[in-house]
Amino acid sequence: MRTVPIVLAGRGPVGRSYLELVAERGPRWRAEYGLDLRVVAVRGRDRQRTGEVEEPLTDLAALVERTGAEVFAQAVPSDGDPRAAEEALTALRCGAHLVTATKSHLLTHWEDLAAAATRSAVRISGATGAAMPAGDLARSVLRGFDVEEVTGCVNGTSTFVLDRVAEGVAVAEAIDEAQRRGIAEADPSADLSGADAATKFRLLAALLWGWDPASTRVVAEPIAEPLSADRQRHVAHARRDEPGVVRVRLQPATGPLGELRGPDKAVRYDCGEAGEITLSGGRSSPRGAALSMLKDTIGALLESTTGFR
Ligand SMILES: NC(=O)C1=CN([C@@H]2O[C@H](COP(=O)(O)OP(=O)(O)OC[C@H]3O[C@@H](n4cnc5c(N)ncnc54)[C@H](OP(=O)(O)O)[C@@H]3O)[C@@H](O)[C@H]2O)C=CC1
Ligand SMILES: N[C@@H](CC=O)C(=O)O
Repeated sequence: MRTVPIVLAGRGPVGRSYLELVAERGPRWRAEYGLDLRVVAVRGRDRQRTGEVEEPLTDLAALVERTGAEVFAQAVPSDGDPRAAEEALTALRCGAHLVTATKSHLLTHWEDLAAAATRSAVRISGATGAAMPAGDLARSVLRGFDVEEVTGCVNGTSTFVLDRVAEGVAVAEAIDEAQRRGIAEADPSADLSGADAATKFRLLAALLWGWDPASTRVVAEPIAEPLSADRQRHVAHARRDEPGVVRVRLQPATGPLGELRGPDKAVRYDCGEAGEITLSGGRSSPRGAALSMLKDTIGALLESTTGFR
């Protein structure tokens, strides 16, 4: 049995779900994977808990060294606070795997994180679509298929809101409902502007084609009133032959994307000669994101790869 010390940053809904899942499913993972996952420290904004001790935050590098942490699991706000990038880089430089649901530092520090991950893996599935493993497909499964285009609905809120609007519900009421169900963010502006979908596609394009998310341009049509009474989808696109551009636009809800129900999501990879490969499901929720982080934790420990891919 391999005991795996983990330092967790963030004790919001996703971080708390990560802790609950380790407690609930730990025995199964010990039996199935020979991994005994132990969260040895949980860090918040100013304070941390190590075992029974609640104390002010200490230096992360020293904490990783003292606890022997093999994984740094990160579920802190995607608000651009530089600490998310600093801590992720510190953990990687200490040789810990980075598993993150936080998106903002992936957009700004992709190249730095890749350079720091010389001994360990960076796993970002939770940031690319909560419980939908679109990042795993992009990272490794489709390698060699030479994906030409990727298209999808990767924001559960927008699909949910657009369907409710087509049923005659006002946009504000549909957003409230999405928030009550834990799909929409507390500030839903990125869900509706297309920024969240574009973020996920910038990350998928980085995994697929090596684009730097920091220099990927976004062209997004927002969900804003007046909206068509017909059912629509907020669809993101990126193409290999249009490097560095991600587009998000409103389209009629037809085909497999039309059948989708928020908070489920779907991504279609056009793999040329290998055909179209579509992944759907994997709903947006804190527990979905935490499950994804745990899948990534187990994957990083069992696969011996380094870096993003
Ligand atoms: N909710 C979802 O369905 C999904 C969320 N995500 C992403 O997961 C991340 C976590 O989301 P969520 O759980 O909702 O939590 P929040 O984004 O609301 O984060 C709250 C927690 O983060 C802590 N915190 C704040 N700043 C820092 C910091 N700089 N370093 C360490 N901890 C900090 C807070 O500490 P304290 O307790 O001390 O205040 C609090 O525990 C976000 O980046 C989100 O975008 C990704 C996919 C899906
Ligand atoms: N608000 C997001 C949650 C996950 O990223 C969504 O609606 O998909």
